[in-house]
Amino acid sequence: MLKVPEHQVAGHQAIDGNLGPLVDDSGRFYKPLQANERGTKELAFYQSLFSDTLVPDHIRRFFPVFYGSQLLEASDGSGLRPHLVLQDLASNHLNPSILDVKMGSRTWYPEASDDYIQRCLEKDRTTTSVSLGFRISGLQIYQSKESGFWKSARKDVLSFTADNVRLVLRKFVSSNSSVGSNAKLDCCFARSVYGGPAGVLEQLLELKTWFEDQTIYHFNSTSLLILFDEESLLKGRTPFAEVKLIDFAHVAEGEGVIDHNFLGGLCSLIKFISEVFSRI
Ligand SMILES: O=P(O)(O)O[C@@H]1[C@@H](OP(=O)(O)O)[C@H](OP(=O)(O)O)[C@H](O)[C@H](OP(=O)(O)O)[C@H]1OP(=O)(O)O
Ligand SMILES: Nc1ncnc2c1ncn2[C@@H]1O[C@H](COP(=O)(O)OP(=O)(O)O)[C@@H](O)[C@H]1O
Repeated sequence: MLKVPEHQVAGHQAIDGNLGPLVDDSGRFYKPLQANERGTKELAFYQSLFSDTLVPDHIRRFFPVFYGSQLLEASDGSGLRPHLVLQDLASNHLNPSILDVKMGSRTWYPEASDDYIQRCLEKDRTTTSVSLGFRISGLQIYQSKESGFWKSARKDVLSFTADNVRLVLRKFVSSNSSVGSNAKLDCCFARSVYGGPAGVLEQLLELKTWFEDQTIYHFNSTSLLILFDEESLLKGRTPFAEVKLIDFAHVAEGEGVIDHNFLGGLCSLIKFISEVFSRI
């Protein structure tokens, strides 16, 4: 049975009669093809990614597995609509903490309409996109059985400053974030979740090496989804921490030029995460 995802942290949501993604119990995530060519562009991207032999296998694992497309009843009641069938990235994790980080200091691209560019420019300027090269688009942080998840309203997330971002990156890996605003965050999961051979930093550095060279795609407005769950971490289950790329409605051809917009944001994010260690 299809249902609204429990762990969606940003984007269009399938609630209140709106069009949004659905999940099933077998670990699949169904994202409706969006209007205005966005949906067809995203479908074309997944088809190219999984057929392009120039994309190394160790890089393909940074993307949700793509199972094709399928006609399904849309969540807004508008009838049958094609959906991308993707791996549900949250399904491997119990109570996952998740960050959606929209990459790049620029989320618009030259072929977009003037109106779209203006809206993006405004959001890029008023969030940390321009100053940091990325912005947090959505998040949930698991606190405890009693307190559940810490989530921030969309408007609050969009008003995060650089200091808020620093705090969120510390909170994300702390076990005492629900204790009270004055308690010093313990960052007790930082070494295993951010550091370590299978940690987030190692994965980001591997992606960075590819981005320093790849000129196939420009990932405009794409997000990095960073997930981990405490139980997998404590029980030594893998993967306990994952870094994935999502949202490809505005990907453009690289035409032989590196994606310096994404790459700059990635370097900046790596620096911000590395700095968590210097404050432990
Ligand atoms: O219109 P909004 O304000 O909901 O903007 C959407 C963005 O929300 P945000 O304001 O950044 O939290 C939204 O961002 P998130 O996915 O929520 O990070 C998308 O960028 C969406 O564009 P598209 O569907 O990917 O083409 C954006 O939709 P469009 O403005 O491109 O229609
Ligand atoms: N494959 C996936 N598995 C699990 N969750 C996903 C997946 N793709 C997206 N999500 C969730 O949905 C949110 C929005 O996804 P996104 O592709 O950016 O949609 P939109 O195009 O509506 O912005 C993400 O922040 C994440 O929480």
